[in-house]
Amino acid sequence: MSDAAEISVTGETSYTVTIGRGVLDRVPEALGERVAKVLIVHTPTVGKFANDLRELLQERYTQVLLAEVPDAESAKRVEVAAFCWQILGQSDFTRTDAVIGLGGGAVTDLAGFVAATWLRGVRLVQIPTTVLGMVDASVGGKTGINTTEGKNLVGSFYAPAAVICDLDLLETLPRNEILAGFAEIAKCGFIAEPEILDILERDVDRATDPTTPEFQRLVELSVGVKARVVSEDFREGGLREILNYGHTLGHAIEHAERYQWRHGVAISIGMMYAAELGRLAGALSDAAVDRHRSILTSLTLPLSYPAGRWPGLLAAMQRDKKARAGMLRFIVLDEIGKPRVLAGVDDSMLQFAYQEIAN
Ligand SMILES: NC(=O)c1ccc[n+]([C@@H]2O[C@H](COP(=O)([O-])OP(=O)(O)OC[C@H]3O[C@@H](n4cnc5c(N)ncnc54)[C@H](O)[C@@H]3O)[C@@H](O)[C@H]2O)c1
Ligand SMILES: O=C(O)C(=O)C[C@@H](O)[C@H](O)[C@H](O)COP(=O)(O)O
Ligand SMILES: [Zn+2]
Repeated sequence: MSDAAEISVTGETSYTVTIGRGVLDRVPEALGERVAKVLIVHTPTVGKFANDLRELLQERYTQVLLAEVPDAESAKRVEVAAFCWQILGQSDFTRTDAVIGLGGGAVTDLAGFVAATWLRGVRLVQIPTTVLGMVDASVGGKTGINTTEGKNLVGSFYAPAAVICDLDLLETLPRNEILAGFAEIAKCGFIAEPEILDILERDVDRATDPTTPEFQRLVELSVGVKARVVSEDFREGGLREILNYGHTLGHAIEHAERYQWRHGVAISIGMMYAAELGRLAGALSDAAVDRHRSILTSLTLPLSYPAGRWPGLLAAMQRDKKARAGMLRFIVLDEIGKPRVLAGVDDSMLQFAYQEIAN
């Protein structure tokens, strides 16, 4: 616990992201003095952690309730948010009470949305239990749910009071989930932090083993990227869009797969597409595109998607939040660490880039 790192996020509100082992005893401090009741939103997969946390908190608070929600993307539905609102209502949660999101990114997105909307905002503490949740979803205050039409179409910007990343919670996380989370770590490397790529290239097995110092370093570097960006542009007026690298196509794939695919897996294909688009747009070198390919392959993440799915993907991308007045906008790289917006590309170039990744 002595080697826990603390990364500050500033902006409209300030808070700390703690990254370490055995750091859950910091949760009461994160909840603060005024809180009386706490709702822990979690999935069945982390039920044991939820019970342990309830035990830890029970002595200090009037009421500590658990809301067990469906797994993965099935949690990010309005019916599930309504289930949580019902518990808060029936237990008379007031503005000085709190919500904890304990789980993967799907849970922290849902819990954040519930906290943002209950009484127009109650205290929120995020305790991510996946790699992806730690390095990305729990930080930065994007909360939300999916709709039939698209990914994250309903939500709000709502900052947590604290984020606590206890690496010990990753002990039970399946290997494929660890690797899916590495898509967002690689993303941070591609857009802003070349040291991440160097660590991955040096020894991918050590880098992806949650017990190694390399792993902790990667979590810290990735949270550092996210914290810097959202501190400058919380509401995505500009700079924050770089965090969407690979997401324009990635979200369309998640939609096409009816939200049954892991987010990181879809984003891996999306980044490969964005890299090809960056090359076609004239700036990204062949070597940088190859670096995408080799790093994502070393993480056993996919790089391609069926050729025949293009028309459906193009239609789904129209609902991307970066689109403006019917015009798609993509994040591409001019070189590693130099992202920019690419807008006004004609459909033939978009399709041509897709052919480069189609199978
Ligand atoms: N708000 C943001 O800024 C942001 C950023 C990135 C991603 N996201 C969202 O995050 C979601 C993806 O998050 P994810 O990859 O964590 O997926 P997830 O939340 O679906 O979790 C993946 C799987 O791991 C299980 N799990 C979680 N912790 C576990 C543990 N410790 N041990 C065993 N199993 C565990 C879950 O039950 C689930 O089955 C997507 O909905 C994505 O849109 C949001
Ligand atoms: O925090 C951000 O901003 C991001 O874009 C991070 C993404 O990794 C994340 O998947 C986010 O939820 C996507 O947001 P959306 O606005 O495209 O739905
Ligand atoms: Zn993402």
